[in-house]
Amino acid sequence: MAGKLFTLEDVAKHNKEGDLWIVVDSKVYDVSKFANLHPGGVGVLLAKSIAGQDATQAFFSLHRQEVLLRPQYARLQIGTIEGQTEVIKPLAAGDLSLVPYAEPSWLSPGFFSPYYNDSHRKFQQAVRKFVEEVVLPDAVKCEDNGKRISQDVVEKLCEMNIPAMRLGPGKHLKGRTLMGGVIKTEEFDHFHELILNFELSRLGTRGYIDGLLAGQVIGLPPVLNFGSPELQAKVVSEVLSGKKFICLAISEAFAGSDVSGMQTTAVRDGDEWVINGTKKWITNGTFADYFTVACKTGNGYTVVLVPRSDAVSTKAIKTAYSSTAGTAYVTFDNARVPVGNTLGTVGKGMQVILSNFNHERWMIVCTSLSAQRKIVEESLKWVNQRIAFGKPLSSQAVIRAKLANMIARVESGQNWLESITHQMNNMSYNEQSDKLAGPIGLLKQYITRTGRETAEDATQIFGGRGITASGMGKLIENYHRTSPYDAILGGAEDVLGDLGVRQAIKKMPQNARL
Ligand code: HEM
Repeated sequence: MAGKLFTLEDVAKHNKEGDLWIVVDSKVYDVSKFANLHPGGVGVLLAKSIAGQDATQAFFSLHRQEVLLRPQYARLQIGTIEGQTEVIKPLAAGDLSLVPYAEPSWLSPGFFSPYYNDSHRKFQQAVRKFVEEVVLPDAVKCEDNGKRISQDVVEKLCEMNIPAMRLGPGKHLKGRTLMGGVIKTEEFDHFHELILNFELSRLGTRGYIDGLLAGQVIGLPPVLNFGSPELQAKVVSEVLSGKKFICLAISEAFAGSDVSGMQTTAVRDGDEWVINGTKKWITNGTFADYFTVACKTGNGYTVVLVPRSDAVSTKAIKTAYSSTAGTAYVTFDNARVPVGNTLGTVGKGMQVILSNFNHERWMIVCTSLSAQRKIVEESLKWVNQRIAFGKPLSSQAVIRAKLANMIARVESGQNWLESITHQMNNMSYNEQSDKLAGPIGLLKQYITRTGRETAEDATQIFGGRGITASGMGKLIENYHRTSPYDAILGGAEDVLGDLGVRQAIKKMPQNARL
């Protein structure tokens, strides 16, 4: 039926209730029966400028492209207009956007970068296609219904070894096939990891991004870097194959960014630790099987891996983002764990916690910046298509000034992030802990602050649509509501800025004078 050809004159004859056709981008839709079900009402479809007319302009100023791709609406198409071809085509899964600044410059035609090579390009293409085909439908569903990531998606992620790659380069990748073999294990570096984080967080579903096993990205490295070989052999393979879930349990109602204020204790009893206390804001905690727990032990701190048991209970915390993230309040009530589950040296847990923070903060910078870039793309598209006061929004200088700031923020953040990622590629884990804690803290402060400025600007540009969870501005609404998460999780913005400056002061040469 979609192949039937009509003229605009044919369509014009169907312009009344019960016999109503419209044209959108060369396609003819019979909306006679649908009109009464139309979410925007029947009246708008019967307007003289719409009924039996080419309604392309009106349609795209009120609906996202994806509306016409939904099967229930796609089947309203009865043919096409003779001599016309479709102009507004959705991108195929995996395609790059050609909207300026929608992609980082290394993915923009004609631009160059010192950091990325063919391996990164092949990897980026494979990941984008996988994310759009496999992850996106689950993300949209779970963001809405609040349920945890579907197990079949977890299994597909594990088949591609995505959870393993999100831990960065290292021994845990040995013998694994990455993205179906598109790159070799030994090629994998922090830029591949950056790409993975970027691609996963372009979906506009912030709660789901954390639900997408963020707990593992921050909870498993202490096991990998500080756990005994026996513990690693069991836990790492269970988690990276998607059979078990893990989370990081550090923050408490008593201690957020001020980690040293924590009150959870681990007391030695023979060959066991006995753990008591509570943890708050624990991402993926509602469905985790393992908890990487920071405890007070005497005068110091010790990190212990605690499996779920009757002595461990988790309760969902209601937050501003979707409960698909599995944010939990966790209680340990005399939880007994073998001392073999100690991660690192007893009493030296603060080193484990602090060195782990660098990678967590860098990961948040990647995901936050990618989401910020998506908002720039959405805004550029909107100002181009939205007609207000008789002109496209882009013709207003005040709107262009907002966009100038939005573009400058995302581009400066990207360049700083790539420079730091290059350092990570060339430094050992210990060198990174020593040299990059300050710069990563400052970078995270910058990205999350600029992210919230961009959220604010985009909301003004989208107006009422920017505060509505469905329709044209749905990504803006999600980002505006959830961008404060990036500014808090992994260390609050002000604390991280301060950390960066304190690290700089500590490294001042003794002879430095004006
Ligand atoms: C095949 C044709 C059409 C389909 C399948 C369709 C479908 C929809 C859907 C699903 C919505 C809910 C919002 C969303 O998901 O974006 C909506 C809202 C709306 N539609 Fe349509 N529509 C069609 C044509 C039109 C046309 C030609 C107009 C022209 C005036 C129109 C005016 C509206 C309005 C005013 C809203 C409410 C928008 C809002 O709340 O911001 N629709 N339509």
